[in-house]
Formats: sequence, structure tokens, C-alpha cells
Amino acid sequence: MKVTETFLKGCFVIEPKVFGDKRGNFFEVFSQKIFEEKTGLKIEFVQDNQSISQRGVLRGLHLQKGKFAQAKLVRVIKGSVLDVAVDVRKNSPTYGKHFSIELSEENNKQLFVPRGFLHGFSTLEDNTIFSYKCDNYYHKEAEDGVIFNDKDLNINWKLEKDDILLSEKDKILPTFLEFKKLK
Ligand SMILES: Cc1cn([C@H]2C[C@H](O)[C@@H](COP(=O)(O)OP(=O)(O)O[C@H]3O[C@@H](C)C(=O)[C@@H](O)[C@H]3O)O2)c(=O)[nH]c1=O
Repeated sequence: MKVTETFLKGCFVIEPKVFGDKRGNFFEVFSQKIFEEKTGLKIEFVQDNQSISQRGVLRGLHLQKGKFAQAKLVRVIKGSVLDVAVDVRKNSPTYGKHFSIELSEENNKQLFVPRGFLHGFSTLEDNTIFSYKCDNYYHKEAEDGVIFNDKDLNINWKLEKDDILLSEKDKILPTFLEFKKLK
């Protein structure tokens, strides 16, 4: 398992070692021991989530506030996404900066998104299965976010504008400026 820290401190790309043979392949999706050794973090995941999305679906940018904050370990089981993590940790030298990476059933890459980050993804293929572990439980009242096309964040979601499909909730998320003011 290869673990590489991104330019955003505490945000890691994880590439499992895949063992292929004539039957197919095998890999460890998650090992607490290796994760802790290679990241230096102590994380206890308590909830596993899965979603299916059609091409063009964009989920995000989301976080849970305060004591309900969640770190997430995200991956794609089928299809592909462009996954995006935005650093909104107070006093972080990379505040407002984002990291994006393609996660797919082919590359098996995972992204570890720490607490204090906005997270979202755009779906690049139909019937994409997205799966993630969280280190804190879902808490509806703590949900917050930023609109995906915020001009200050300036994220390239690798989708045509007309292809993007959002939830009603995600259509009315605040701008990054508004989000910052509310803090
Ligand atoms: C996230 C979540 C949703 N739900 C419910 C609420 C709602 O009725 C339905 C769909 O929820 P949403 O529209 O919020 O799902 P979605 O837009 O996929 O939300 C997710 O987006 C990605 C980008 C993330 O980072 C996640 O943390 C989460 O916020 O599922 C749960 O029961 N538990 C959960 O943990």
C-alpha cells in the first residue's frame, strides 16, 4: 500500500497493492495498522457509506460542522469520479486551496480527506459506485457546504456545465465568501 501526502497537510492519496492472478485480483481495501503506520494518524472509522451516481452527478461541496466534523476515506468501486477536497481548516497555510484526483475502478486509488475539509465529487461514468468510511456519524443538523462552482475556489470538475446534475440541497449552498462570513 503506497501512501502519499498531498500538498494539503494531512490529506493523503492511498494506492493499494493489487495482487493479480489468472482468477482476477485481490487487494486489501483498508488496513488500520498500515494506515496508521504510513499516515502517522490515529483514526477510528465508525460509518461506511455508499452511493450510486449517473454521469454528470455532482455531490458537494459538503462538510459537517464543529464536533460533528468527519474525516473520510473515499474510493470508487465501479466507474470513475473526480474527487475534490478543499482545505477550510482555520489558520491552515493552505486555507481555501483544493486537491483533486481521479478515482476509478481501474486505478483503485483512495483519498483520505481530514476533518475540516469540504468534500465533493463529479461523476465521470454512469452507474458509478462510490464508497467511503467516516470517522464520525451522520448528523443532519450539522450539514454545511459551499456551492460547487464558487468563483473563488475555481474548481475544474471536468464536466460540461449542461451535464451537471445536483441535488436540490446542493443547488442552494452558499458561496465560499458567505460560508467564511458565517464562521
Ligand atoms: C450523508 C448521509 C445521508 N443520509 C441520507 C440523507 C438523505 O435523505 C440521503 C441523501 O443524502 P445527501 O443528499 O446528503 O447525500 P450526498 O449528497 O451523497 O452526501 C454526501 O456527499 C459527499 C460529497 C460527502 O462528502 C458525504 O459526506 C455526504 O455529504 O441520505 C444518511 O442517512 N446518512 C448519511 O451519512
